[in-house]
Parts: sequence; structure tokens; C-alpha cells
Amino acid sequence: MIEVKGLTKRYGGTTAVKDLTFTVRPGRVTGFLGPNGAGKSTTLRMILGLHEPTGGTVTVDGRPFRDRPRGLLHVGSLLDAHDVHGGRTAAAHLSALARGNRIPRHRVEEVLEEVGLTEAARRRIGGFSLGMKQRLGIASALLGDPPVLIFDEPLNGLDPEGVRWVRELFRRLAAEGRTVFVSSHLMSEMEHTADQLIVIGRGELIAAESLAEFSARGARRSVMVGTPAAPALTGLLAAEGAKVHAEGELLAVTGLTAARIGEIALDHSVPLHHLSTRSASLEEAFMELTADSVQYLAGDLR
Ligand SMILES: Nc1ncnc2c1ncn2[C@@H]1O[C@H](COP(=O)(O)OP(=O)(O)OP(=O)(O)O)[C@@H](O)[C@H]1O
Repeated sequence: MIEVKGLTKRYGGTTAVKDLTFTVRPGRVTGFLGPNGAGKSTTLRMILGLHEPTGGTVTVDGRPFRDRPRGLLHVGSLLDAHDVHGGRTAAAHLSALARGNRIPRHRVEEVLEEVGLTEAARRRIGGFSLGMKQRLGIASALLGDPPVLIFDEPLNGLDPEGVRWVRELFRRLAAEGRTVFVSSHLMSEMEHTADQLIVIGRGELIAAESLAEFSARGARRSVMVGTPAAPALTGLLAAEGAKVHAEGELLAVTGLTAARIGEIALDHSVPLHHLSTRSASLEEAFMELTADSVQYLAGDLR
């Protein structure tokens, strides 16, 4: 179990993580979601003792990760698939990790087999594709057969076959009773991967709930509106408290009924070419939930 309590990280004037509290439990895949720059990587690095928190605490199975000398037996992680010595072979890389953690040598062959890299074991990592490096990173994480696994954007750069394989692997690891914590900035990636979600924005907790609970938010209907006067109508609807974002030719509106939108358009002589309702996707629910933090980043930090 990973327990994060009041975790804060400041870099100079930037607060990357702010008073974050959540728990990641075993036996399920927990997705760690947030827009770019939300503070996911910083949080994962603090869990792994790679960054010192400015405030708060984080423990893995009751102790700070740094207090465990043979760390790979407790927590396996993949933070950056490129962070490997390109001149080494896959087998040499894993053997060095195994030696450092006093893990039996046969585990190297086992994890290579598990991730489908047996054939490539004697090749230099420098010649690996991103997908192969991701597989090697996952092999490193599995090497110590740890109860807790942490992956930062593990689906990045994988082809559809690779994505399916990773999803099935995560599900199996969770079914074995392990804690599996996986970050992503895309709801679509987590939709078929995670059981539980921790959502952050601007370094702060926005939601910690099951995918089913999150889906209930998605059940809120949105109204699709087509008009040649999109900027004007957007302003009018926002003034009535609606949230509006462009989706191709149409505006997706939440917070107002189709009837009310039609009335507002009529009152201001705004022509409507399209007006329909639909259930929001999980992606929309996520975007709506994190919209404020994205705007903040776009305006103030980038
Ligand atoms: N070493 C650092 N020095 C200064 N600022 C940093 C440092 N590391 C991260 N930040 C800032 O902290 C914030 C959170 O960054 P972080 O990389 O943790 O976000 P993230 O959610 O992982 O984003 P992404 O999906 O883009 O990787 C950002 O505003 C970033 O610019």
C-alpha cells in the first residue's frame, strides 16, 4: 500500500505538488491521471525517494522507500524508458540490477521471457525501439517480484499490440494481489486499464474514486451546438454558467439544457444549425474536471 499524506514539493516559486493526500491499495490497478505538468512525475519520484518532499510524508507498506536497501524486492518502477545505458545488452542491464539487489540470476531469464525480449537479450539497448525499451523497463520493474509496482506513462510510444499486452499484464499483476500504480495524462488510456483513479491538477487532488464512480460523472449529458456565431454564443452561454469547448465544427456545452440554449440563442438572434444532446464520454468528464488546472497552466506557467 502506498500512503501519501500532505505531500508538497516546491521548486523555487513553483509549487509542483500541493498538500496531496491519497492511498493506493493492493489488488487493483490505480490510474494516476492529470494534465501535462499536473505534478504526476514529481509525486512518483517522491514516492520512490528520488526527490525530497518540501512537506508531508510518503510511505510504501508503512516505511519510506529509501529505508529499504534491496529496493527492487519491495517496489518495481518504470519512470523513463530511455534512462538506460545504451551500450549494454538487455541481459547485462538486468543482471547488474539483480546483483545490486541480491536477486537470483534466474530471474533475469524469467523476466526477459515475461516481456517477450528473450530473443533480443544479447542485443545492445541502444538499438532498441521505444516499445522494446518500455518492455525492458517493465522487466526491470518485475525483476524483484515486488508487491508494489509504479509506472510513469508506460503506454507512451507503444503500438496497439503493445498497449493490449501492457494492459493485460497490469490486470494480472493486480489480480495477484499487488499494488499497481500507473500514471497517464490521457483518460482514454486509463479507461480500459484502471479500476481506481487518482486525479490531480496543479499539484492538487481533484478526485480519488473508482472508475465506476468516475463514469457516473460521465453520465451527465452535454449538448452539442452548431452555429456560425460560435464566439458570441460561447460568451452568452458562459455568462449563464455553462462550460463550453469546441469539438470540430460544434460546441460541446455542459451545465445548460438544450431547451435553455435554444432560448438564449433566440433571445440574442444567434442562428443555430445544430442542437442535440448526448452522454459525455469519460474523456469529456476528465477534461471538464481538470479544465481549471489546464487553463491555469496555459495562462500562468507556460
Ligand atoms: N526539477 C524541476 N525544477 C523546476 N520545476 C519543476 C521541476 N520538475 C518539475 N517541475 C515543475 O513542476 C510541475 C509538475 O511537473 P511534473 O513533471 O511532475 O508534472 P507531470 O504531471 O508529470 O506532467 P507531464 O505529464 O507533462 O509529465 C510543472 O510545472 C513543472 O514545470
